[in-house]
Amino acid sequence: MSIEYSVIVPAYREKLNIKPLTTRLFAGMGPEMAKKSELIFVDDNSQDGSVEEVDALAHQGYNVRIIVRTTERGLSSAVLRGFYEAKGQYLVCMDADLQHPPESVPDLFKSLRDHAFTLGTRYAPGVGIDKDWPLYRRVISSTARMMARPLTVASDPMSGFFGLQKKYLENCNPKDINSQGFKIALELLAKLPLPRDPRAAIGEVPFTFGVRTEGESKLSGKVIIQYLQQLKELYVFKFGANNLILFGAFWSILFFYGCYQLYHLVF
Ligand SMILES: Nc1nc2c(ncn2[C@@H]2O[C@H](COP(=O)(O)OP(=O)(O)O[C@H]3O[C@H](CO)[C@@H](O)[C@H](O)[C@@H]3O)[C@@H](O)[C@H]2O)c(=O)[nH]1
Ligand SMILES: [Mg+2]
Repeated sequence: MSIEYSVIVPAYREKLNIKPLTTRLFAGMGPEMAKKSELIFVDDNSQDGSVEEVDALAHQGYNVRIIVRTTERGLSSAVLRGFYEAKGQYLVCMDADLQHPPESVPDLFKSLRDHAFTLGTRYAPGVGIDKDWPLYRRVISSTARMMARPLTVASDPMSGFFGLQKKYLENCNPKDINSQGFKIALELLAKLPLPRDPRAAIGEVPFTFGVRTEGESKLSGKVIIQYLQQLKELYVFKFGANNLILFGAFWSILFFYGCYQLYHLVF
């Protein structure tokens, strides 16, 4: 049977999460969808036993494989590599660490039948970020999301849980896509030739962002800097270089206003 659905998982040192993710994902799909699906881990030479873990699952009959990159690193570029190698016409990307519920993947694929791009969103009534998520991550996440507001109408462009129809990726020159950093969904939302009507272009599936129980987060200062560089490039792409100065002034005023308010709150 030909593959219709591909799930891409960027993974770095995620051995302990590979088995639960694979078994929960295929169980959540059910036998009919599972027959038409593949799961691809894109690993950056973790050398932690991830390859053996995936091989064992493949021997048990799961349609899963692992691509090991030895000359490249990074979440966004790993996702793109998986997307280009995927056989399905419907692609979903999710994290390995189970912060994205594997049981919600069929809902993303369902939404992709009617939309070019679908985002798993944490900003919908009744769902959200797990209450145990640390305050500093909430602040970083909200600020990053606010700064992306002018670039897309999507409610959660910071989400790493998203999907798209492959034909839209094939209609875009790979050289035009910035593959640095973590925010590949935002990049694709801004650059892919999606339908003009936002209702046809973007679907949203609410999900609750869980807490990692195995392994460690790879978010670092470098990733935050890469995000700011990406934002700058996307602002220029969308609004032109001149308007970048206006946005710079706007965000500076907002930043100093925020600091001022915080100062008065604390002292
Ligand atoms: N191949 C590869 N995978 C990577 C790399 N860095 C991170 N990953 C993988 O990318 C996924 C997300 O990495 P985390 O380190 O768990 O990210 P996070 O801080 O929890 O950030 C998440 O939340 C954001 C929303 O606030 C998401 O935008 C982001 O994609 C990610 O899901 C995990 O599966 C991790 O193994 C890398 O350099 N190479
Ligand atoms: Mg994580």
